[in-house]
Amino acid sequence: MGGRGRSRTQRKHFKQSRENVWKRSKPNPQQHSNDGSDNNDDNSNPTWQPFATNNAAFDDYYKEQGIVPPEEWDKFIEFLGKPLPAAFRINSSSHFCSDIRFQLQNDFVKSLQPEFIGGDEAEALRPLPWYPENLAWHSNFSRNQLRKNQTLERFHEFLKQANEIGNITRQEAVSMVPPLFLDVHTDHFVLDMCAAPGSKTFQLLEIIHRCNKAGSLPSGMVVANDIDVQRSNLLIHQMKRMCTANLIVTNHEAQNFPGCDLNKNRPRASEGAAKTLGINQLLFDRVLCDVPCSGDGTLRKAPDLWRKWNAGMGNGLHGLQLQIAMRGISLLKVGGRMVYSTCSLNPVENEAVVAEILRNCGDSVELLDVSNELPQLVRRPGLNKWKVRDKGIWLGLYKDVPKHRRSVVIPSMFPSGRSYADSPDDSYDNGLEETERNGSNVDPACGSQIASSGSVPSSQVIQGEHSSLPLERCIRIVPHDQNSGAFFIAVFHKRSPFPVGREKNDNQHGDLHQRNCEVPEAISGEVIKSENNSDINPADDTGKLKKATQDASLVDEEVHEVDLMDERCKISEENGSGEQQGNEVFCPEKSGDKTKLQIQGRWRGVDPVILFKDETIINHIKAFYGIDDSFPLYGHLVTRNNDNNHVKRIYYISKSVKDVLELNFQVGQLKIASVGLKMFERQTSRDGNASPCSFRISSEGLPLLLPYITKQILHASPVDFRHLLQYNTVKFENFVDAEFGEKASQLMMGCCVVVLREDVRAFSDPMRVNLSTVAIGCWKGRSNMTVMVSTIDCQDLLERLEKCLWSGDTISMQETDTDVSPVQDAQDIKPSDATKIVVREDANGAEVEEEIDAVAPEGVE
Ligand SMILES: C[S@@+](CC[C@H](N)C(=O)[O-])C[C@H]1O[C@@H](n2cnc3c(N)ncnc32)[C@H](O)[C@@H]1O
Repeated sequence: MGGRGRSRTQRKHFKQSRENVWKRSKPNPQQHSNDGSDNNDDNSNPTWQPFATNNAAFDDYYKEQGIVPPEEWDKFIEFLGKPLPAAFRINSSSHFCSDIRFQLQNDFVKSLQPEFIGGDEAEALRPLPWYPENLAWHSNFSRNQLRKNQTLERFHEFLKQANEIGNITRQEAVSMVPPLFLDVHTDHFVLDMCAAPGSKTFQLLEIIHRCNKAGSLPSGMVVANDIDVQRSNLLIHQMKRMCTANLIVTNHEAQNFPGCDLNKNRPRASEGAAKTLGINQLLFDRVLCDVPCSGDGTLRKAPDLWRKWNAGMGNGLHGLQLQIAMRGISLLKVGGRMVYSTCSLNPVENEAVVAEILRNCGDSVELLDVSNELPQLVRRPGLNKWKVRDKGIWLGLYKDVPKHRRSVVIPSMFPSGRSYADSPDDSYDNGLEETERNGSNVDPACGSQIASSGSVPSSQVIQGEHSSLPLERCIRIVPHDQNSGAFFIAVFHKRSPFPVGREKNDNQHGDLHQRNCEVPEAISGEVIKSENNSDINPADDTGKLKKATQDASLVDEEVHEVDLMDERCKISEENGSGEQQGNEVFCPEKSGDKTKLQIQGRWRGVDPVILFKDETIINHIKAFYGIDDSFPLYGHLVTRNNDNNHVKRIYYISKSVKDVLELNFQVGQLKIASVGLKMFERQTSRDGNASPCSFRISSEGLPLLLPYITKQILHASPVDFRHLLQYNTVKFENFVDAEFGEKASQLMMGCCVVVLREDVRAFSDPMRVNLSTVAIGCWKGRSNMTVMVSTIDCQDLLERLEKCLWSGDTISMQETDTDVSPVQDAQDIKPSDATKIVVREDANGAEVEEEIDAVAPEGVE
């Protein structure tokens, strides 16, 4: 991940994701700038123009929809034209969560204030009042301002470093809201249907891991799914900072996400298997349905969208959004909660989808009133009335839709959802010209006949329908209420099983399978993918999108896997995967037989997930590190390579993930991109001074394993710990505490763990590991000890310990004149400075690539 080998496509993708940058644009007399950003220097160059921050079609559309009361319109538009303030979350699972919050509250809030020149906000930096425990923050400085002087620069550096280390996550404030309404508990199974790049997945995992004890794992888990493989890679990279064993990343079309129902898919195997499996169907306590959308709620951070915006964008996504949401409901346990959210203002993508879900599900699903939850979050109720705009025409009722547009504009887009199929006056397509019927009501953005400003003359007002459903329970967040982006959220509760066959409870709602095939120009920068991962090009391939949307199953109809079994067994035999490797028995139908199934054989290009059961290797690792028997290793280790001799990484999975994988070993439906916590990595040495153990403990896996390690572990005094971080390599004789140096020299060659013993006065006490215990992975060489932590992590740890430990009264760090030169033993395995590229969000939420130094012993990937 993240190496230099990243493809051109991916780099291009990152570049395209960069937002709030100034771009060369063609002068457009119809558009004016309302920028208000601090990039004024560039105005001197007439060829560089700021993004226009208006669009006549946008104004017409949302004025007509009554998205805000008329008296608020100007303020609404004014805020949409302003750059978005930066927001970030402190990662509650971070070692230094409290320190960071303390630093923000007691240092930066005060030191930044004098640098701040008012505006809409009184404070330079403030916690978001609705986010629990002051863990989310809002900063009113733009990136350029942050480079202005030393105080701001210090804050900027703090943000950059904390983000890289994983102590904070930059995330748009409103995007933090949906996971909070999910009411996730630590034992929940959560499905994040459209998860990439993963900011909400990160939040969900934080909640799952809340109140974790050192060395223990929660009983819940998260499945993070996204159709886009590149975006999923970003998610996987981000989640590494979380160090979680409770996550599975999958790549499915969310509308076709498999249900893994053993009874339906493996009826013959289910009886026996059901007894031994933890679960026999993949259902979730919570589902987050943060669907692809037109994204006009992000106009403040992505102003290039102003130019592209048109009403067809929302219409084109409605069908897909509905299918994804319906699939989410069907995968939800009875009693479970689902949040549907978009970063769009458009009622066709929002209330219309919610209304159709309620119509489809009847009494089995309730739209929750969450007005008592997060009371400090300012929100607006959902709309009960809206219209549909197609090709510049306002449509109040489905029966007004011209016949030739009925494959595009579907009944569920309208408030009543009615198709008027039985209505005698279903006769719109009677030869009337659109202009005759609609007068000047033509969208200039569509280039139709009349390029007027487009507002509907009062004499020709099209009457919209009114929904009687309780759509006011939906939440719409608008920018000018709390200086944020816009978002839409609806919270559902599943009261009873989804009635099978109730895709439509009457014919009046039209055929949901008759999908909208008009594809939007831009879908928040996202590419829609088909299941086999080929891009669906919105511009020229409407057929594929139509197919993708048509294939959605609204009830829990499984893809029947049984027929695939024989073929898979064949593939597996050809690949030589199987019992001789000592790994998972993969072909349940033939268990006991020597034929084994490479369970992910059908997912081309995706490595299989193999339960790692090689006792020789596991026992060796256990013995080398003295891993206590109370830590369950057997059954909790997986690899992506079925040849044990070439296994490079071994991942640890929680009991919950294990249950899901075991079910998947039976039904074989999940296309798993990533699973588990990287715990052991194979190491090799060039000079033959190999460690007796071929696997080192990875830094991600160390916190979980730490309380159970009894060998290859030393407790360093603060001064020696600091020297290790400072100099990276320290000779045994140069440790200040000679006893520590002596003990270090007696360790076995290879990976070891050094724990910071904070209290020097309790130096002889038995070590007690808790969540705040600081430990690092090191390499014990012939004559020295080398730290195996990236340079940036070392630096951050040094700075934090400097602040909260060594500068405090408890321990006063004494400088010694001991010669602790950063000399490396040439004979030893040396750390090689490899540069890796990490992707992070910038202050405006855009993804940027940055290079960091990673330190790893040679031969170790
Ligand atoms: C609004 S973004 C999700 C943002 C994400 N929840 C977060 O907080 O970081 C929508 C995502 O849906 C994905 N997507 C688009 N079509 C999809 C489909 N049919 N099935 C699953 N994911 C899809 C896109 O790749 C994109 O990553």
